[in-house]
Amino acid sequence: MTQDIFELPGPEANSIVGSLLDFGRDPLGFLTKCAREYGEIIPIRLGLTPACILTNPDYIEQVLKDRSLFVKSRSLHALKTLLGEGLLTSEGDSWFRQRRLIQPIFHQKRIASYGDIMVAYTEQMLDTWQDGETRDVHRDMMRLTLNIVMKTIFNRDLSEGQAQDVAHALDVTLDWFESKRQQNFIFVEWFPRPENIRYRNAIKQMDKTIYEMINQRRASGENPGDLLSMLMVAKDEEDGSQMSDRQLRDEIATLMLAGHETTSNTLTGAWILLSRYPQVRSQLLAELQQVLGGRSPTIADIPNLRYTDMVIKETMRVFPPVYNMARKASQDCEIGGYQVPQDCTIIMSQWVMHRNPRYFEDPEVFKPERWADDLEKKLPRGVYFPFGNGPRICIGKSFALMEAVLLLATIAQKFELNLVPDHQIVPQASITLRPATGVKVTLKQTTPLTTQGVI
Ligand code: HEM
Repeated sequence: MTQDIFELPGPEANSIVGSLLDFGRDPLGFLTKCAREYGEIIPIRLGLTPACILTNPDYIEQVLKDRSLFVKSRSLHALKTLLGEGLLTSEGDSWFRQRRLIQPIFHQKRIASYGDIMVAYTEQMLDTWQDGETRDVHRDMMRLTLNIVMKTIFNRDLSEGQAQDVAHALDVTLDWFESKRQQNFIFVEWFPRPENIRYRNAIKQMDKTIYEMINQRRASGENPGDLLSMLMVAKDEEDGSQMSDRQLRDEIATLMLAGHETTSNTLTGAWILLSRYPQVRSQLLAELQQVLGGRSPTIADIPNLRYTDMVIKETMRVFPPVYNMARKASQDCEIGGYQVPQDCTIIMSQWVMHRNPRYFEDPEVFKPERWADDLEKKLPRGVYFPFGNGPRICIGKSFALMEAVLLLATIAQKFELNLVPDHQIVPQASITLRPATGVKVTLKQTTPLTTQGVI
């Protein structure tokens, strides 16, 4: 007979709200403590919802692979008010059809042409940076990745009115989600509170702008090679159907949201860690000097920027932009031989797994070289999964990795970023893991390089 997970040891919980408040107050601390003190499946209760935390990679892999038995959970459903039936939030046949339509667009070869846009926008940003000044690099990275996403999706610059409308709506919605998360999603969005009204108005404005852009594109018949055009012409290989305007809107909103904050948090994390580990920074610079010698990187350089890639991998281990994922059991089932009831929320945390000393020696230490010799392939699946795994793995993984490597290489060649000593960096585990009050750095222009070497 299999054992019920609720007979296993877990944290003490309030009789009414369970662990909801502890989890909501400090998600990272709560998850870490549970993983340290209990077993491989930890039963908890979140309000009335039964839940469990998985810390065994095989169990995580089992859940991520089976999209029919384990569906997206309640917290993600809150995102539906913004993203509708886009890839991140949809399920079942409608998700499958959309994934089949969109997958080819994110193929490495198709997104390669965006490499030049990424580098050009980064260089534009660097033209405004001054030696010796202090900046909030988190703000800069958010703006830069948003700019890149706007250009690659709509072929629009953030300085243009329409792009600004959409960017503003995204800002409002991210704030709204953070306030809902702090209230444990107890208040529904139609309740006439000021932040709810602001949120609904922001979505209305965003929808109006996205539909306008779709209509303009249809009327002009242009195809500038951006994601909007690719989504508009994508045809289902089985039935030849195309996306409706509503589907286009949902996918565009999804790509904008999923496609910029995560990458910007990765880069901000890298700047924090490079400033704390100067010897890693020196090694990174040595590689950039050897491979690029002062010129701008292109996608052809990426295979040679191996240490840069390891810096990004290690940053996503230490600061996983998505620190936690959840699924819901669609029926009674078994995980690792334990009984899990229908509707149980299943929590799998990158933050916890990426810092597990069983798989990573000195897990708190930033050590990019640990990724040499194909560590990623040698690790059991379910240990390192910054992009998720299984059929619902991040569709933008190649896009994000290409962007992170190119942006890091472009910026690190020109500036050294040093953390301002008295500025506290407070991690905020919101939808993504990000710094709550920005990251202040002082800029130091690096010695210019030439293709022949150091001047
Ligand atoms: C460092 C950057 C990124 C990280 C860490 C990241 C992480 C993730 C993770 C963990 C998931 C799986 C969520 C789940 O299964 O519940 C996911 C899904 C997704 N991501 Fe990303 N992502 C990144 C960048 C991007 C970019 C650049 C795009 C698009 C341009 C994107 C678009 C998506 C979409 C559409 C999904 C839903 C896929 C599906 O369910 O079929 N992401 N991402």
